[in-house]
Amino acid sequence: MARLAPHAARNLGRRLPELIADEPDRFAATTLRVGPLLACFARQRIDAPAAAALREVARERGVAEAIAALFEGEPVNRSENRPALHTALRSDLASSAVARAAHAQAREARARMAQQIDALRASEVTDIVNVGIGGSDLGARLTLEALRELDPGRFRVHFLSTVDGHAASHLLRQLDPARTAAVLVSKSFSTRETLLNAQVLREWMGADDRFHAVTANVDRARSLGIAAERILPMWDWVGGRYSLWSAVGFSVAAALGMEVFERLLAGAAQMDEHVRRAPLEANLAVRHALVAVWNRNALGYDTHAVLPYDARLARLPAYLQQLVMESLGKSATQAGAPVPCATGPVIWGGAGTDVQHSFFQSLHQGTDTVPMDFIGIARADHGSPVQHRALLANLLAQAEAFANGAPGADPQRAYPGSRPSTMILLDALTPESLGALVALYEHSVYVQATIWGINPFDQWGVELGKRLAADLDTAIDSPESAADPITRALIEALRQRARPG
Ligand SMILES: O=P(O)(O)OC[C@H]1O[C@H](O)[C@H](O)[C@@H](O)[C@@H]1O
Repeated sequence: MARLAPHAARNLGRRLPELIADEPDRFAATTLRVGPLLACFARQRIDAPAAAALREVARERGVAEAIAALFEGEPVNRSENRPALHTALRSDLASSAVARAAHAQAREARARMAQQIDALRASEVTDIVNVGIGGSDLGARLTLEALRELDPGRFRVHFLSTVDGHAASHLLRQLDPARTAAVLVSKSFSTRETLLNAQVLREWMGADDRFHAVTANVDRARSLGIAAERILPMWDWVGGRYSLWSAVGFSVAAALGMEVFERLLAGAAQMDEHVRRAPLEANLAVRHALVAVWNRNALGYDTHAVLPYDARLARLPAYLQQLVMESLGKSATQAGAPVPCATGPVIWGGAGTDVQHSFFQSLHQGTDTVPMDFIGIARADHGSPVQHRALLANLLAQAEAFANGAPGADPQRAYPGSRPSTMILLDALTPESLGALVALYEHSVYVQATIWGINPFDQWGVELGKRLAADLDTAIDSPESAADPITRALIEALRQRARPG
């Protein structure tokens, strides 16, 4: 990354509007379109020589070869010695036997999922509860919220993720046990939150025959009494946070129909095809990733805001928090050495225009620069053109204000500008464009990980907390068994305060 330093100094030494003015065809040179999605990087603080240097980094780090290895099912998840074949869930682009077998398994699982959904439709079930957390929750939630205009209303879908009993009791108060089905989604089938919530639902429903499961641990699901014909597979070659495209999308397919689900997959497949075939310089995922690497390593920005200007995408920042931060929150390389530079940034954000009235002040005038991804939708799905025009005007105004700033004699009223952003525009929010957008981020994460030499498909960092929670579950009733003195004292404090009156 050291070679980026002179480029960074040059770009930081200039205001963003000057940089843009210097390159008359900057919009065309920095904008790429893939199917229903257009991304414009003109407002990043990267001049043409810096962009060329970044492409050189990508070449040296073997990005093109790594993309081929991903699609062909090579064991790119080295700490677990597995491939990461989420692309095989939606695309048939690979020629290796392992990728083709994965694709065939995915198709077969979708056919079984369609049958189970048909049976549910023919039943008296009105409500479906998706029980799962992390990758077994966020993707389906995001998709159902994003595509809610397409929901014919046959089922109400609910999500139960946290182990907090308030969530379960609040939800169950609204439901009829005789008309509710549960889909237990857990790749491992050992996630405590999901198993406890499943138990709560089981006791409340009093029957097993409306329990479905999606898991890679079929034996465990069977041992908990779920019938084999209602268990859909996951595989160790799909990471939880990359699994929306599998039967983990059960509740999406149930609510919106298989046809919509297939369209979501087709949108992702279109992005796959582009990423697999486009040369580095015209590859949207590579460009998105190189901008992220530039902002993180060359310019030193340590957070990144995701700002969808569409209420239906309000959950996108939360979805990307898991995708990006679980994948890129690593400080050791795949070879076990310390990573010599900063890796994934903190991802945060929220939907416009609400965010303009909360944290945008800090983005405009705060001491930290936060690079941003704005996401706008050209065509709305409501009947109020006035509102949509106002929404788009706000989106454009904010991106312009961040880039150009405005001078002021009074420093308190001056806008520094030069705050970088990428503008991603979808033609409309459709299953295809959503699929393409999510796949773009997946591939960008993979390319970033390749450049940093880290594994984006494991998450060892979350294990320690899980182990400790299991131990402390007992210690809460017998504090003397807690090894850590502060934890012991906190348990005492909790016990004292938990006494009624
Ligand atoms: O699907 P499960 O095995 O229940 O896992 C659910 C979640 O558990 C952990 O927290 C992992 O960090 C996540 O990546 C995963 O998505």
